[in-house]
Amino acid sequence: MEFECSKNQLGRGAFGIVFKGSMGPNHIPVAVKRLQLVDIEVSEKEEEALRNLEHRNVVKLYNVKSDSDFRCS
Ligand SMILES: Nc1ncnc2c1ncn2[C@@H]1O[C@H](COP(=O)(O)OP(=O)(O)OP(=O)(O)O)[C@@H](O)[C@H]1O
Repeated sequence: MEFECSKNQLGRGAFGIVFKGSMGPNHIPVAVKRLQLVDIEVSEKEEEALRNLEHRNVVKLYNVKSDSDFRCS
C-alpha cells in the first residue's frame, strides 16, 4: 500500500530518522523511517525479521520502499 510522509519528525534511531506519515486512501497514520543504508544484507535481514514479527510492543512493518531519492516533504 502506498504511503506519504510529512516533515514532522517523530524521532531518530541509530540507522535513520522517523517521520509522521499516512498510508492508503483513508490516510491511516503511520511512522515512516528513512534508513541510511549501511549494509543491504543487514537491512534485508531486519526487514524480514520485522515482517514475521507480531507483538503488541513492536510496531508492525507495512511497507518498504527502496528509493535513494525519497524525501519527506
Ligand atoms: N511508531 C512510532 N510512533 C511514534 N514515534 C515513533 C514511532 N517509531 C519510532 N518513533 C520515534 O522515533 C525514534 C527512533 O525510532 P527507531 O525505530 O529508529 O528507534 P531504534 O530502534 O532505537 O532505532 P534503530 O533501529 O535505528 O537503532 C523513537 O525513539 C521514537 O521517538
